[in-house]
Amino acid sequence: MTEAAILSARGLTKEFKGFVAVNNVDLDVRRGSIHALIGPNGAGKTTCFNLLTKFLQPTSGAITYNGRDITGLSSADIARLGLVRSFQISAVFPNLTVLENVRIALQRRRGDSYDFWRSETVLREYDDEARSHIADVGLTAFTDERAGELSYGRKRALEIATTLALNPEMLLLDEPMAGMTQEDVERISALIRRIATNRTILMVEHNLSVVANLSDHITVLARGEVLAQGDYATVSKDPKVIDAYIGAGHG
Ligand SMILES: Nc1ncnc2c1ncn2[C@@H]1O[C@H](COP(=O)(O)OP(=O)(O)OP(=O)(O)O)[C@@H](O)[C@H]1O
Repeated sequence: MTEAAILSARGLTKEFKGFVAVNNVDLDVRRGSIHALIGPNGAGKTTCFNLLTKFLQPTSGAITYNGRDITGLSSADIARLGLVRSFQISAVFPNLTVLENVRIALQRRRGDSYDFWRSETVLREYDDEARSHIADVGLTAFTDERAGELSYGRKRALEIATTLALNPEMLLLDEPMAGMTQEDVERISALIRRIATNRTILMVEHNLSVVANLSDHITVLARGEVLAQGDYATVSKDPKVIDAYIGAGHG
C-alpha cells in the first residue's frame, strides 16, 4: 500500500466455478481522488466493484482501507468505517418526500429505529442536516416533492443525498450516469465533483466522456486483469486499451 492510498487491493481474484472473472488485480485509490474503473463489456468491472464493496468475497487477495485489512469484513462493517456504496442501504422510497427520504437515512446513521412514525419533534431535529444534504445535491426546490415524482436524474441525486447522510469518507458509485439524459449527466458530474472535494470517489462508469472529464486516475480492466492505469490522456492513448475496446466492439 502506498502512503496516499485510502483503498488498496493486492492480488484480488474472483473465480466463479473455475472461470476467473477478476484475476490478480492490484489497485490503489489515492485519498481525495476521483478514480474510475473502466473496461469493455465482461472485463470484470462489476465483479471487482462488488469485491471492493464486500458484496462478494474474493477467492484470494487482500483489500485494505485506511491501512486496515477489510478482506473479511461485510459491506455493513465497511460502511461503518466510512466506505459506503451508493444505493447500498439508501433505497429511495417513492411515496415519501425528498426531505423524508434523507431524514430516514440520517436516522439510520444514528442508529435510530426504523419507526419513522415517531413524534414530529424528534423528526424535526434531523431536518436541518437533511436540508443541507438536499442543498448539496441541488434538490432544494424539490424538498417537499414525492421522490417517485422526480426525474430519473434527480432520483439519482436524491440517492446520493441519502448516501451523504451516512457521512462517508469514501464513496463507491456503480455507473452513476447509467440511463441519464445529457442534462442529468452534467448535473450529476458537477455533483460528484462537488462531493469529491472532501471525499474519495471510486466509480465504475461506461460513459468515457464522463470518465475523461471527472477522473483523476483510471484503472482499465480487460478479461479480469488490469490492462493499464493512469490519467485519461495516458490510458486513452495506450494501444492495449484501444485494442481491448475495439476488440470488444466499442471501437
Ligand atoms: N455470478 C457469476 N457467475 C459466473 N460468472 C460470472 C458471475 N458474475 C460475473 N461473471 C462473469 O464474469 C465476467 C465479468 O463480468 P462483470 O459483470 O464483472 O464484467 P463487467 O466489466 O462489469 O461487464 P459489463 O460492462 O458488461 O457490465 C463475465 O464473463 C461474466 O459473465
